[in-house]
Formats: sequence, structure tokens, C-alpha cells
Amino acid sequence: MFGRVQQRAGKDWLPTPVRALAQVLIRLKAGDQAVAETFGSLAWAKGASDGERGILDGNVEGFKKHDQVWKDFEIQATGAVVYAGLENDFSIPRAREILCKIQTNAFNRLDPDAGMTGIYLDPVLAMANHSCMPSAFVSFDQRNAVLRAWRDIKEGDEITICYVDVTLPNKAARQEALKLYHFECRCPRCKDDLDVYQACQIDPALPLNSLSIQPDLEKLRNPPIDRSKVSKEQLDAIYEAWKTLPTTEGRSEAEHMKIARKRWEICKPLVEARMWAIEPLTTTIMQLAVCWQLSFKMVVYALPLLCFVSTECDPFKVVTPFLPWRIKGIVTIVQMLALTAELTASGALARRCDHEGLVGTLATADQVTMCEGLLRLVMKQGGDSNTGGWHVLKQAKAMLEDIEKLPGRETETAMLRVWEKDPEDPEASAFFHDQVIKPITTLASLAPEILEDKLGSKK
Ligand SMILES: C[S@@+](CC[C@H](N)C(=O)[O-])C[C@H]1O[C@@H](n2cnc3c(N)ncnc32)[C@H](O)[C@@H]1O
Repeated sequence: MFGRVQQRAGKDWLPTPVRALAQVLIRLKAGDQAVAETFGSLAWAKGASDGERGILDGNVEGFKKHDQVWKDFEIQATGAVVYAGLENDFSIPRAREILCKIQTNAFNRLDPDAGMTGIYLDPVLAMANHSCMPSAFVSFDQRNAVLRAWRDIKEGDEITICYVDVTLPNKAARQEALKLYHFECRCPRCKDDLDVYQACQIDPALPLNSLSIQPDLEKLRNPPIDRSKVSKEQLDAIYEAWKTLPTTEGRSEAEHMKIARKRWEICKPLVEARMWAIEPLTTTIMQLAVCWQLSFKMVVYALPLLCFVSTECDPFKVVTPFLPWRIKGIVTIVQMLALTAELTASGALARRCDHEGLVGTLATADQVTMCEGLLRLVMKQGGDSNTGGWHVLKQAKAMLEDIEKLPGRETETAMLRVWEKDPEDPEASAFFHDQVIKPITTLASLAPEILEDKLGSKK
């Protein structure tokens, strides 16, 4: 098939849906029973009106209403049939219906590391309906999909998942992303158009954060924000204005800073309302942190920003602490702490950073214990959601093993091991709080001032 594409189109690749459709057709022709039960029998796919239609729903009537999409599907169906050499086996309209089934039921394999990396279809997982406040989520571990509870699920409760990026900023953005599923979401978040703070407050997963990098449940229940400073209309206007600015990908640090200052200016009302978890403010901060991580001059400043995003933004946006995004955020903090620990030990920290509060906090914190505590948290949160292949967890495990080999840390390691076994143990819990959570919270608290200093109008 790829040989034909190369010959006819001079390309060595095919769009993902075309490849997926071709795979279904080839399997059908080869007599694969499971594929026939899922997508429709061979007779049906050939055009017979009395053939079995398969268990998957394709929303064909819904797709037909979108002229352009319907035409694109025809081109894609033709491409799959022709390039697979199956012109004499399948009718294009039926191939197009199978494509509708694929589009309706396949997961975009959205990877926290690599972004979009193809699609995944499993007929059982495909039965889960959507909610923007789901009870479960699917994450990918190499070629496996893992369905995991987002919160406690009682027997008889519906298992729902979020079909789109759960961190999309508002109802309009989620509805747009859901367009091709042909339904209007009526979940509690959409019904009352709740923002992330309001949605977090009513999310049954909120208490799970007692074992997280943001264990202050009171803060999650009553966030210290001032909603009166920014209206709903303003929120939308900020998001729209932000989108008109150039993106920061692939830019030099100087160019990124220029754009970040404009973004900061646009986000001012959100900053004043301390609504850090509302987009586009979180992304502004996170992208700046990523830029600073690669900068010789600013690398130390990336640390408080990352702590800030992990404690003041992510828990509101993604309420469940063991979602890959949140775990990855913690591992990134550990990587940064490994660097600042080295700078602190060699005495180079003060030369690389002129922020007294930041230098002082790092000088008094036991950064290795912070790393070890965070890594044990990651292993606890991430360990059983995963079949073992996610490289972020492998990395965390390797870092933890390295720390365990360091001499003279027996007391700290012993205490953290007690915590890992029983986070409620009073002594171990107090140790974890003092040595890990407290310094992270202090580092995070420096971020607003650093951001204003580097991005504010006086610059
Ligand atoms: C992957 S399928 C889910 C399984 C489907 N309900 C079934 O019985 O085959 C996706 C389709 O289910 C329907 N659906 C999913 N979530 C929904 C929701 N929250 N409200 C209404 N319809 C929904 C939509 O038609 C959507 O295109």
C-alpha cells in the first residue's frame, strides 16, 4: 500500500484516518470476525443492504450536515480503498461510513510528552460517553491504553471520560473541540458554564489532593481569588486578544520575553484577580518556565514558576492528582531541583541568581530530600496507573535509585519510606510537610513577584 502511495503521489506517508480505514478494510477482507462485529460485516461493507452494521455508532447523519467534512471523508475513503488496492471489494459510501465510525469512536492518542501521536480504537473503551467532569480518564502507555478512575466510582455509576483536552479554557472551546461528536454537552460544568475554580470546588476528586503537591484542600475549596475584578466577557476578550499574539515556539529567549511581556499585559486583570489557573495565564507562565529552563541566565528562576504552576494552577485545572500532566510537572520540578542543588553545593547559586528570597529559600532547604519526597509521591501516584513503560516514570525511578545511593541520608530516606507506606503516620507526615511541601510552597510564593519583575510595565 505504501509502495502505491509512493508511486502515485510521490509521498511516503498517508493521513492517520486513511491508514486506519485501510487497516479495517484489509482485516475485513481477510475475514477478521472481531473487526466485522465492530465495524460491520464484509457483506455490509461491500454494499449489501441486509448485512450486519457492527456495534459502533458512526453519527453518519451528523457528519453529512458538515459539507466540507463529508467531502473530505469521501476523499479519504477513496484514498484508502484505492491505495489498499480494494476498488473491487468495497463500496466508497460504506468505506466512508466506516470512517465515520472511526472518527466517532477512536481516541486521539494525545501524549503528554509527544503531543498527538495517532489514534487508538477499542470497541469496549468506545462505549464510554463524554463529560467535561469525567469519572475516569484514559492515558496511553506506549501501545496500551489504560482506563483509570478520576475519582471514586460507585457500582452503577456511569463511567464517563473527557473526549477533548480537559484543560481547554472555556465552554466555547470545549464545544468547538467536541463539534464532530454531534452532541451538546450537558455536564454540570457546561450547564452552568463553570470556570476551573468553580468546577474544582464541586469535583468529587478534590479530596484526593490530600496526597498531592497541593494538599491544602481548604485552598481548593475556597480559592483566594477575587472574581469581582474580572467579568466573564473580559475573560473571553483576554483569551481572544492573547490568541492574536505570535506563538513562542522556536523563538529565541529575547523574542520570547518580548511576547511574554505583551501576554502579561493582556492577562493583567487575571493577575489582579489572582486567577492564575484561568487560561491564557497558566500557559503564559508555563511557556516562560520552559523557556527559562533552557537559559543560562534565567534557569534558576524557572524553578519557582514550575512550583507555582504545579501548586496554584494544575490542581484547579486537572483536579485528579495522578493525571500524567500533573505527574510530569512534579518530575520537571525534581529535575530543576537537581540542578539548583548542585549550584547551591558548589556556591555558584548566588552568582547565577540575584533574587535574595530565591537564593535564601534554596540555601535553607534540603533539596535532595525535596527531590526524594517528590519522587516517592510520583511513584505512589503514577505507579499503578501505568503498565510500566511511561518514560517519565522510568526516569523518576532511576532518579530515586540514584538518590538512595547517596551516603549519609539514611534518616531522611527512612522517614520518607515510612511516609510512602503510610502517609497518615503523624511523624512521617509532619516530616514530609516540613521538608517537601513547605519549601515547594515557599518557592511557588515567589513566582508572582518574579513574573511582575521580569514582565511588568517597569521593564
Ligand atoms: C464513542 S461514542 C460513545 C458510545 C455511544 N454512546 C454508543 O452507545 O455507541 C461517541 C458518541 O456517543 C454520543 N455521546 C457521547 N457522550 C455524550 C454525551 N455526554 N451526551 C450526548 N451524547 C453523547 C455522541 O453521539 C458521540 O458521538
